[in-house]
Amino acid sequence: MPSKEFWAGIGSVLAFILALFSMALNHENITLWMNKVKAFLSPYIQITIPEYGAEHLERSDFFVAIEAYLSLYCAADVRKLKAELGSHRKIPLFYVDDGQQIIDTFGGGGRGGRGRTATVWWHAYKETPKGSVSVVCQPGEEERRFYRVSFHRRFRKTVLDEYLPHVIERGRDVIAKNRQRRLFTNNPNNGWSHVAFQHPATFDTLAMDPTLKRAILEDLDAFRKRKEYYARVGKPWKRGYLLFGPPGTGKSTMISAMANYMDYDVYDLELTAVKSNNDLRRLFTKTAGKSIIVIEDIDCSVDLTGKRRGKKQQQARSSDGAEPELSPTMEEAAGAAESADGSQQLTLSGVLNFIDGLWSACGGERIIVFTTNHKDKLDPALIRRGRMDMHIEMSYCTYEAFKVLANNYLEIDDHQLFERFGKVQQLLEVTKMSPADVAEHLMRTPDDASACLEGLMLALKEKADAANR
Ligand SMILES: Nc1ncnc2c1ncn2[C@@H]1O[C@H](COP(=O)(O)OP(=O)(O)OP(=O)(O)O)[C@@H](O)[C@H]1O
Ligand SMILES: [Mg+2]
Repeated sequence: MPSKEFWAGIGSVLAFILALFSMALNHENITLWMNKVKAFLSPYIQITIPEYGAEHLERSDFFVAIEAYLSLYCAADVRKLKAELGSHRKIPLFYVDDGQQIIDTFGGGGRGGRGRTATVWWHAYKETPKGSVSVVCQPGEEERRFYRVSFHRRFRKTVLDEYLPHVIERGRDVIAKNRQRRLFTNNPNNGWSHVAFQHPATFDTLAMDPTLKRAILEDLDAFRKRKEYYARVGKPWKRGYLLFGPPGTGKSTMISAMANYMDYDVYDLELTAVKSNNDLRRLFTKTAGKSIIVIEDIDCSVDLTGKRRGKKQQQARSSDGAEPELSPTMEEAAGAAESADGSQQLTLSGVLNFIDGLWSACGGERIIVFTTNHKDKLDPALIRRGRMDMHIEMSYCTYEAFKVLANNYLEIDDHQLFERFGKVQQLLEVTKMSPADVAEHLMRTPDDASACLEGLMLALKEKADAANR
């Protein structure tokens, strides 16, 4: 006679078989199990990156960075590409099309250059969600696009800790390079308005002392490369430049050349339109990285005691001698002392905090530029090293600067110039003429270089005579 235990054992085996049987009837479970077994046996790891996040509202930064990275570094061997002509662009942008596989390498002899070479396979694909009926079309609801990256599990750490961050960083660089750069100005509602930034100035066309120009370019290059350095020493990734010199010597032109050289946006901050330290802080937190924040004529915006006065009011005062009528905000600002918490009016300390980047927790890579015609009028605290790291003097036109201008405007090289207009050098040395004035003479008759240069010589002689009188 079989024992009780025997019947209990038979029961559990049957239950197990039944469970297996009912599972076998359920197709989805089989697929699930098969995938689990496959994943267990396969040495490869896959990571999928969807185009839209869970809320389907915005394209994921990660996806966009991968798209840009693959388009630049890996598209050469891909046969199917997509092309897009962005606004303000003359050349289309190319992306890897869906359904394509791309092979990339990292480390060793590949990108990244360290350790063993890891090979990764990228696959771009799209899916249409089953049975999704949507009345309102949200972006990404119709078709879902993905990137899937596969790699051997022995490269798990390399790919997660090094390769993917590298893809994101490079991808962001590509995006920054391809984007239409913008010029922002602060509006009365304490926000930023922007237009496309299309200033053509470059360092090549900037007329200034060649040694100083080289030093600035080296400084900008070093700044760009020092992300890790700034993080290590615990400083915000920013650099301040003070541009000083007489009117028309190229300070504003230099800012545009810097923006073009660095591929940065420009935020032109009009301090007289900022009511308080809080507003300044808010404006600053709304700026993005990879940008130049500019305060032109800083001596006319904030005085030593932290009061404010508009340049226009100052100009009005100097031209007619009368005290200009201040607007209520300006009266308030000019009359009030700095409040205890420093938050009521715009004060010097508010501006100092702004430069020091106390609020720059929102990311780095910012350049701050002040311009002034009167460096000596500025509070030393405002321009001390560490705040304004490099003080750049833009001077009256020297012969070296003149050669650049002559090349820009008249396409004449040094030799021809010296042969025929050697006296220009002597005259420039004894007169103070700004590059803007020189440029104005060189633009008068663009088809007749000699007439332009003779006109300039005449103007220089007159200036020299007037100075001797
Ligand atoms: N160093 C320079 N190199 C090339 N062009 C220059 C230079 N300086 C002036 N210019 C020319 O003169 C014009 C005026 O120059 P810019 O506005 O840069 O002078 P600025 O120093 O900013 O003057 P301000 O102090 O009045 O603001 C520019 O549009 C540019 O064409
Ligand atoms: Mg200027």
